[in-house]
Amino acid sequence: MAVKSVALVAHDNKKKELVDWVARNQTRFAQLELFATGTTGRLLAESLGRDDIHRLLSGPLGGDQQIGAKIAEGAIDLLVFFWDPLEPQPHDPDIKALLRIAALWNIPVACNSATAEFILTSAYMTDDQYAVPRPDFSYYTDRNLQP
Ligand SMILES: O=C(CO)COP(=O)(O)O
Repeated sequence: MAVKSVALVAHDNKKKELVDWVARNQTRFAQLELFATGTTGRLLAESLGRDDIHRLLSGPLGGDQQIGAKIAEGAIDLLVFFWDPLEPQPHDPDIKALLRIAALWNIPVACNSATAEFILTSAYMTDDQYAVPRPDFSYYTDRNLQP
């Protein structure tokens, strides 16, 4: 069975909202492999009592880029990223890069709990046969360039 992998990330003012939402949906999340940036992951682990969350570095310390790299490698099926629309972040370029790489690789992205709810309850989430179509970038990688 192909277990789906979800990356969970939240800015400080949105962490409670994310943790509460995940806790409310614990039964669904029990079937999923979880990745998270450092602090979000710590709070989730404490709240859910789960010791199997793949915790990366804290977002501003490179964690957003690590999640982005996992998306590029095909290791993430869904990104839930509650970013804060009311507060500037010191690592804004990393945030943009993460959202860009998710768009590039056709990964579903939820930036608020309403969208996250729609995606989490989608039949695709429990369909072992379904995987998000991975774009073919051969037109780009094989482009004809003269050295
Ligand atoms: O800053 C973040 C996302 O941009 C989240 O990082 P933390 O989960 O480590 O707070």
